[in-house]
Amino acid sequence: MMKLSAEERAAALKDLPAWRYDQERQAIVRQFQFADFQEAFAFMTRIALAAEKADHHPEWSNVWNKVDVALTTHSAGGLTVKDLDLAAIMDKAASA
Ligand SMILES: C[C@H](O)[C@H](O)[C@H]1CNC2=NC(N)=NC(=O)C2=N1
Repeated sequence: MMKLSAEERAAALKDLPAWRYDQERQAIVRQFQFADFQEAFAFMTRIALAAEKADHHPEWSNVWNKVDVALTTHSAGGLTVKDLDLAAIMDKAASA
């Protein structure tokens, strides 16, 4: 899996406006907020299944109705198209 160039990353983030690039973590990050814990955990459950299927897993944490996510490709040491794909899946699942 090829790490994205800075140009590719900037172009991709235009389609993922809720995400920002964290230089230090070499990851895209976003916070999701839900009505309550049940909604937040239901989201995490759906994404866990999709992540396992794609063999690409988020770094994330949950506090009540909030889920903080960082997406990076450990094997590539930075951002790849797999992170962009998972970000789009997460955006869609959160707004469904
Ligand atoms: C063995 C397995 O395919 C790898 O460890 C996968 C699993 N999930 C992964 N997830 C992420 N985010 N980055 C990886 O490099 C990665 N590698």
